[in-house]
Amino acid sequence: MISRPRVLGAVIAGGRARRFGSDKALAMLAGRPIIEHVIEALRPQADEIVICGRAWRKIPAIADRREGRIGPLAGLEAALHYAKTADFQGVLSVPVDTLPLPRNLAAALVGDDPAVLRDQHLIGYWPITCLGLLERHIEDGGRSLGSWIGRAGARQIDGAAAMVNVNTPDDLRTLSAQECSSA
Ligand SMILES: Nc1nc2c(ncn2[C@@H]2O[C@H](COP(=O)(O)OP(=O)(O)OP(=O)(O)O)[C@@H](O)[C@H]2O)c(=O)[nH]1
Repeated sequence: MISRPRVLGAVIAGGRARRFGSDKALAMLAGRPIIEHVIEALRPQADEIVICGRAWRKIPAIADRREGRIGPLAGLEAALHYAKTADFQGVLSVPVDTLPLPRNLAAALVGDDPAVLRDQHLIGYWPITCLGLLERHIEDGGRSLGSWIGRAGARQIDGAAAMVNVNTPDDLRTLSAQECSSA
């Protein structure tokens, strides 16, 4: 029998949203905050879900473990740390601001080795064995996702073509138009 790893779903949701200009997790898409869409899409893929960098309703909130502006890697580090202490085999990470999530996400990403979506490097699977390397990477000054996936040797797979990063209000309009045309 093939056993599936126990997967922690982590919504990476800290940061300052300077380009958006307000709390983008709460930006409305089809009548609901985008964080709700992300959680709903992640739920079937994960044994438990946490939010890294903010609180949202009753979902466990995980704080970044470092002072200063580390960026998304600090959220991933916190998720991996939680996953290790709570006996998960790995973390499926997704940003709070990128939709729509592919339906077959877990099947595509979850495995024995790190893997990310090409062009959406915060959407990835990280076995907990990556934690030590990520801590060293951050301590060495690594901040970009590109340098991290290179160091971790993450496999890159296709699947992000239709996704929109909501960095600005215009991006949200693009995503809303896409949602309407696919409804
Ligand atoms: N936990 C955590 N998440 C972060 C941090 N910085 C950014 N994020 C998340 O990482 C993803 C990508 O963030 P960015 O778009 O690069 O940064 P942002 O702060 O959201 O937006 P800008 O201020 O406009 O750059 C988003 O889902 C953010 O919520 C951080 O320091 N900690």
